[in-house]
Amino acid sequence: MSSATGTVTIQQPLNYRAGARVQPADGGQVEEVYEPATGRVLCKLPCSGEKEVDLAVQSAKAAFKIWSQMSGMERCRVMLEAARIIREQREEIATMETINNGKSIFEARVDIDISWQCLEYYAGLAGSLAGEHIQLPGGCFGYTRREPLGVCVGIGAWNYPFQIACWKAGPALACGNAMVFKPSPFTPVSVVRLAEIFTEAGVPKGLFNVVQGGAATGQFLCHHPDVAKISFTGSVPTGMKIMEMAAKGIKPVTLELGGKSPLIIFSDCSLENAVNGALMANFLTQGEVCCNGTRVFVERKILDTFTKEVVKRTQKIKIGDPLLEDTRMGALINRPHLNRVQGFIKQAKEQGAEVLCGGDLYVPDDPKLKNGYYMRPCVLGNCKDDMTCVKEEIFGPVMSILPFDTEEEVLERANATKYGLAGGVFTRDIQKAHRVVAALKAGMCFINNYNGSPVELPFGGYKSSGFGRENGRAAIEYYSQLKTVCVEMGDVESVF
Ligand SMILES: NC(=O)c1ccc[n+]([C@@H]2O[C@H](COP(=O)([O-])OP(=O)(O)OC[C@H]3O[C@@H](n4cnc5c(N)ncnc54)[C@H](O)[C@@H]3O)[C@@H](O)[C@H]2O)c1
Ligand SMILES: C[N+](C)(C)CCCC=O
Repeated sequence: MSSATGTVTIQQPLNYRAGARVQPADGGQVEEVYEPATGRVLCKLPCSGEKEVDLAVQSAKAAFKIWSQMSGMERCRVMLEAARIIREQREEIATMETINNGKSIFEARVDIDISWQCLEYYAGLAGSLAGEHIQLPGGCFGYTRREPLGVCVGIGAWNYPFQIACWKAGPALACGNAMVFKPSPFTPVSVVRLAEIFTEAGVPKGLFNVVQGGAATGQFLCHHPDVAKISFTGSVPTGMKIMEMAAKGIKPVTLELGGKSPLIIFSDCSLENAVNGALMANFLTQGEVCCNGTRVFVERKILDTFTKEVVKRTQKIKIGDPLLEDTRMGALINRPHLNRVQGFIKQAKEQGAEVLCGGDLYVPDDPKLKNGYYMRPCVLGNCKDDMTCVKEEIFGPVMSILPFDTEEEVLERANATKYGLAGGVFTRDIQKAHRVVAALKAGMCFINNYNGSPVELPFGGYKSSGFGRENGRAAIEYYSQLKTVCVEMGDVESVF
């Protein structure tokens, strides 16, 4: 694949089943896949139908029989090899991700690093997954076995296509499961590469399969009777549908959903760190990040200084061709989403917010980028808690600044949302920092930084942002089940 923006077309099939790329066995609907940087069509994507979904699930079932019988150490070695291949092919995978998603190559490389680190981390855990031995009266005892679930379905969003697949496949495979993964139809390209890498690394053919498509394909997966678990990353409305479908089959679910997270900046912070933190909390991946701290609460004493500095730094963000080394903001995922983000900014103005910078469309000088989906990152001032831009997840580069006066007040306002994915605080007062994060009703909290994601730390939401956890030891709970064995060492005393 040539790697310059505007030159790539994808020819190979994007489904993956039984260890090979395949065209779907059925379907019908075809989606156009775009290169956000140029607006060009990268490929036409045939969406998989019920038959293809079944073939992928059967392929996973067959591989599960082999993989689940291997020892943790054997699985560890294969997963480490997959991590090594990803590391080796980091540049090629990051380039694909940039071309299909629109994020800067600088960021895509970080995503790929987080991806192989995730596989390494769970490879490390695979060998030590174990139950307990429990002594009982009379020499009897019991023990628990941590067993895999079976065929797990992963359904992903378009903002971190490769990374989301690794965050699900890592713990799933380490526990001995097989997986059928469906990426977003907007970003179908890179996950198939992950499937190939698993095969190259030595997993049984069919252990990790990819089916492509949108809602209909996802529904076939969720309803499939041989699917044991669904792990979903996406919006709250789709998450609700997934949970309903899972309920019908009594299938456990992990839901990684949206957010509208608070970032609280106290006047005793390091201003430079707080400004850097606010930029990291809002503008990675063109603001299309679930855990972004888009409600930036600033203690009134430093509101003007903070706002001036944030605006100055936001205006300097280099927008443009995402494959260029110095680009820090690429293109949004597609035209409808760009229009939606623009709509939020228009509504914010109508409701009284002040656009302090950006928010308008950006047309790069390079003619090949003129149909790309670019906008200038936006900072909104004069925001109020009841404005739509402060209440709803925009999923674009839009920061809302909100002044506050007291800790008690800001905590109440920060928690007054249906979401609970993340939150952050900047202060030099260590007691205040811990007090504040303890009071935040959010699953992922940051003190004096924002949006780092070491794979060792569990990640997931409270309230409508979902449940279950990815990353860290915690994820093992969500991809395994506990069997208890009760052992009698004496005779059976019957009461009958
Ligand atoms: N919490 C997290 O870890 C996390 C990470 C990334 C994105 N997100 C959230 O994802 C959203 C953006 O992603 P999106 O626009 O792709 O979300 P989405 O809900 O529209 O789609 C997510 C996935 O679900 C599939 N899908 C849609 N309808 C379905 C149905 N009825 N049955 C089965 N599958 C279906 C889509 O094809 C896609 O693969 C944002 O809300 C963002 O916050 C959350
Ligand atoms: C890697 N980040 C920046 C923490 C994003 C995690 C996935 C959320 O959309």
